[in-house]
Amino acid sequence: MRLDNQVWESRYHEAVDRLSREEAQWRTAESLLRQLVGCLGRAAHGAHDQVDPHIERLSGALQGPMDAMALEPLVNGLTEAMNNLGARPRGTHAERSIAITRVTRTEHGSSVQSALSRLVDRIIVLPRLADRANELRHDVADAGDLVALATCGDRLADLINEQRLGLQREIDALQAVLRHVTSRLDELSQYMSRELADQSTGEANGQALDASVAHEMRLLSEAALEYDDVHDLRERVNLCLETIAQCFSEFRDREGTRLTAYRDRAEKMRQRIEQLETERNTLQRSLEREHELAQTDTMIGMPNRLAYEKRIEAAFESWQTTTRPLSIAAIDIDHFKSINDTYGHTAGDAVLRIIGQALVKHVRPCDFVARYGGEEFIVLFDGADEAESMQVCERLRGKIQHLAFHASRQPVRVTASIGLAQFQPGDTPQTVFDRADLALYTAKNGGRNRCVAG
Ligand SMILES: Nc1nc2c(ncn2[C@@H]2O[C@H](COP(=O)(O)OP(=O)(O)OP(=O)(O)O)[C@@H](O)[C@H]2O)c(=O)[nH]1
Repeated sequence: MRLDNQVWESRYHEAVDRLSREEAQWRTAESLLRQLVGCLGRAAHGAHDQVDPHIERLSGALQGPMDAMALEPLVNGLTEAMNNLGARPRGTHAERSIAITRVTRTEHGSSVQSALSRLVDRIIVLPRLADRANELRHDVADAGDLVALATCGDRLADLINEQRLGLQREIDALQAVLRHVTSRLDELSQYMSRELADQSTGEANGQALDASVAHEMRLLSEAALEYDDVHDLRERVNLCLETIAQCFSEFRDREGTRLTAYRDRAEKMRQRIEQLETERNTLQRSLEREHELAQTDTMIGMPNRLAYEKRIEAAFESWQTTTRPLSIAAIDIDHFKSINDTYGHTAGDAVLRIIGQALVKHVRPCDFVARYGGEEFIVLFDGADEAESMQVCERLRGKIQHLAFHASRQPVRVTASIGLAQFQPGDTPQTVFDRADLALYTAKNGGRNRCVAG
């Protein structure tokens, strides 16, 4: 029971820690977003007199520690001013502003777009926000001008804000559960103390009975010596026996009352424990489900980057204590943007799903595949050295190349580039990941649809 409770409590602490870590990641994302909005502001500054004051106010506010709620009216003001520009009747002023917006977009817009797109790809949202994040990713890719990008930035800020609130709510809920469990444990410990006290009462009752019986026995043996007359002696003996019987009867009554109260308490406690057990199982199941969802990419239905980070942590720990080789492959679909642009995002999503499934199908059961983000996947080869992993990578590359995609009945060729790196003494998951990423970059620069070891 005690061990169970410890496990239970430590699970909650772990969950609270995890949520705090995720909240910290979100703070980093928020700060990136602030930088991005600053960039966007600088890019758009000078486009229009009516927009400039809003940009200046927002840029000023972004320098300080102002919270997202307080930034909202400033962002809304800017969005409204930008929208008003677009809604103006055609005329020289409107033409100028549209022209400037376009020029600005050409100079800075695409870098803002790709930065925003990378940011959306990097974030791991709560499962219930996944659809919104996905929709936003598509809208960022489709954004035609700075106004549309600014709106996307605004939506991303909302999403981040909601994510942080969501995480805070989860932390609060878990802490409430922890408080609840702790109070139940207190109840149990109070019950144990009462039982111990009750046991002492039982012992005291027994000792009192012993003392009374011993006393009567002593009187009896004295009477046996004192009384010559058998009649008197018999009377004395009878008296002693009655007293002893009386002592036993009182003892039985006291013990009976004590036992009834004890059974009552024990039954109540049994019910409480049963209830606690049911609550524990329900909460544990929902926690496990939440955990599983948090580590699943809902669009593809496979492990996400968070799952990869957990997995690599465990694999790295065991790699440090064994001589088993461990490698990481970073897989990136080639020219995926043009697949989206040509066939649409829904087709792009389908390609991602099919490639994800193909990867899972063609690695060994002991390997681990996750969607790292965007159009990038990652594979952990546990127990395979570079040469063996390279063979699997080549096989995966070939499988992707030969997957039969069609659009408007025309075959669409999809390829992927792969960067591979094996753990070497002194490595950390990050250094190996960086080497795999660099090798992927080399594969892209070398013409794509190839595997490179780093
Ligand atoms: N359909 C769809 N597109 C996505 C998703 N995640 C990221 N993308 C898109 O993937 C594209 C990645 O484009 P880039 O980073 O320019 O890379 P690329 O076009 O694959 O080119 P190379 O990697 O250099 O071969 C962007 O247009 C993203 O919007 C997604 O979940 N679904």
